[in-house]
Amino acid sequence: MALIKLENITLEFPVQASKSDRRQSSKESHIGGQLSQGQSGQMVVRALDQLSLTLGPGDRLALLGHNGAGKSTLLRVMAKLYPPTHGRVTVQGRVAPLLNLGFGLDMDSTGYDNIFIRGLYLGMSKAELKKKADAIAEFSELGDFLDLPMRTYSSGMRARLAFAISTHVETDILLLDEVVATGDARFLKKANEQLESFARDSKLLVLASHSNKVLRDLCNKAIILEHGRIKASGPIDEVIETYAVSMGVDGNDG
Ligand SMILES: Nc1ncnc2c1ncn2[C@@H]1O[C@H](COP(=O)(O)OP(=O)(O)OP(=O)(O)O)[C@@H](O)[C@H]1O
Repeated sequence: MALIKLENITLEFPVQASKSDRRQSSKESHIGGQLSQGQSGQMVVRALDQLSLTLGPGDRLALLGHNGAGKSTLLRVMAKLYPPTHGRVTVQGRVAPLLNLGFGLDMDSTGYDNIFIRGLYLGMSKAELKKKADAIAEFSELGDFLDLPMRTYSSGMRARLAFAISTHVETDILLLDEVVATGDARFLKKANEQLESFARDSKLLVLASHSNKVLRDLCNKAIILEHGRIKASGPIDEVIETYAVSMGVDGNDG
């Protein structure tokens, strides 16, 4: 079972903002959510604005949109990391969020121990992890580094391990935030293949990326977010084209 249902979701972040004459209204600005004064008088950024969406098995959704449009926030709402200010979130099925690569990893433990720490956090059983630990270790290609504490890793090495763990979990829903773009070229190719095989298993995937190629390879539908609202939705190629036209760029690039 894989289902994500968002009903009329609004999410506001309270922020400290000093008064400024330089400030453009967020409607005029091309980046960010909507900056306004909330009911209590405090400034808020409305990152998601009355957004509704239903996804089921086989849906592989690309999130497109300008910087600060709300893509990462939307993924975090789906992962139930952020409770919405208003609206209802229903998620059925096991979820593997690959949003913040450090999340759920213990920097003082070894890479190998972290396979278990993060695996358990993602809902795998100890027995399942024992069976998969070698495959995860091999996929990461970290070799002897797996016996060293993670704080000694480079960011690309951390990304490899986090990616390897999250994509080996038996999960129904995979939520990805641009992370595929970390790592060297060879790992990227391998990571994409792994994601493609995950997507082929007809699971539910939601992916935010600024790379049209990655989105085309992995997704079958897309939405464009603009200041926290859904501006367009439909089949992936169509929406990428619409987005490219609205941004004044070539949709076949990157
Ligand atoms: N923790 C936070 N506190 C305050 N505001 C936040 C926070 N996280 C996000 N925002 C605001 O919410 C809006 C949406 O941000 P979000 O990170 O979801 O955008 P995005 O579409 O993922 O952007 P990008 O493509 O630049 O990564 C932005 O205006 C941002 O400033």
